Amino acid sequence: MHRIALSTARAPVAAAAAAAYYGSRPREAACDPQLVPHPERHDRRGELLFGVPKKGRLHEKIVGMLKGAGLEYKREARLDIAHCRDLPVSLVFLPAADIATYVGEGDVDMGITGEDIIAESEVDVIELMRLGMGKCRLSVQAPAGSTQDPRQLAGKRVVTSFPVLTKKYFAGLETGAETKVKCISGSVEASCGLGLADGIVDLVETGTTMRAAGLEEVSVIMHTETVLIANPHSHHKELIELLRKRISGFITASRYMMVTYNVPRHLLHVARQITPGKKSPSIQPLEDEAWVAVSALVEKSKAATIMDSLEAAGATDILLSAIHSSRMGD
Ligand SMILES: Nc1ncnc2c1ncn2[C@@H]1O[C@H](COP(=O)(O)OP(=O)(O)OP(=O)(O)O)[C@@H](O)[C@H]1O
Ligand SMILES: O=P(O)(O)OC[C@H]1O[C@H](OP(=O)(O)OP(=O)(O)O)[C@H](O)[C@@H]1O
Ligand SMILES: [Mg+2]
Repeated sequence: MHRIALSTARAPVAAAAAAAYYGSRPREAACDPQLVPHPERHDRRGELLFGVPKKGRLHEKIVGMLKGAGLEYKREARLDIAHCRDLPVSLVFLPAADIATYVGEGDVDMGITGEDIIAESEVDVIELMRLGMGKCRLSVQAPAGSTQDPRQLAGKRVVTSFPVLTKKYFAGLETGAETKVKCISGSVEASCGLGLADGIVDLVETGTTMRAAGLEEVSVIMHTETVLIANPHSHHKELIELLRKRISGFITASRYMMVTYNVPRHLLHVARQITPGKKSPSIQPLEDEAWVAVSALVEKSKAATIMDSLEAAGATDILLSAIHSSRMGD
């Protein structure tokens, strides 16, 4: 049983959120400095609501990302709302499949979910940023060897968790009978083997689940990735932009590392080509005028190769450090 209530009016939502958070605990709990960082703001109404997948493969990654972006919060066991310490933001933990609807039609100001879910929910949300995770495709699948063309499934039984997209897709292929689209909530791949479907529409990343169920990909309906979205009617435009920048800063930081090294001045032109940096490398003179110290951002995935190249080019004291966050511009 989850104690969160979201209604269509903004103030009652915040009130419900606060009620859910503080529950029936004594009033003193609301003054716990751990939970209420702004003693002057006992009244937490009007906070930005941020929808976060409550479980599934996105949950852990997103929670890590939000912490990396400096959103500090304490979530009570079994409670689906958590207030942030240093910002007027409340995280609401919701099923990934419902977040687009809450952001598009409810009072949730921002959220994180898949583009597949946004398309399926048919809602109007602002896509602020791709998050580089949850990359997969929504595909038509059928028992291996049975179907070469998706038109062969038109008019037949198709099982999916994406009924809106599936109906739309097959409507464009039908020449006679309407495709019988049935919606189930998970393990969709089992439905052909269990006699419920002639074909399915589900997500494919590596293809392992599909092949294990004896299926093959017939066609791709869409490619999808996890995105940061906002409610177009939110009153929290500035806070939304602040959160977008923080998350973007964390994502950029997690893609880059900082390499520092010393190099003889006469070899600097070679080293600069190896580490051009994002804008340009920082170069500082050393006591020994024949040498300079250089620091530059490098992509994490190329860092080891870059260090090899620097050493081969005559650099010494090469150090690689992690970056925890950044504000680098988009
Ligand atoms: N195998 C996958 N690879 C990459 N992204 C995926 C994969 N499966 C799902 N996603 C993305 O994550 C979103 C949420 O799916 P996920 O499976 O994490 O949630 P769930 O189905 O609610 O949880 P669970 O499957 O644990 O019950 C999907 O809409 C899609 O955008
Ligand atoms: O191509 P793959 O790498 O095998 O990934 C695809 C599978 O991942 C998702 O399932 P999930 O694990 O979320 O289970 P569910 O079907 O119960 O949601 C998706 O629904 C596919 O079944
Ligand atoms: Mg799933």
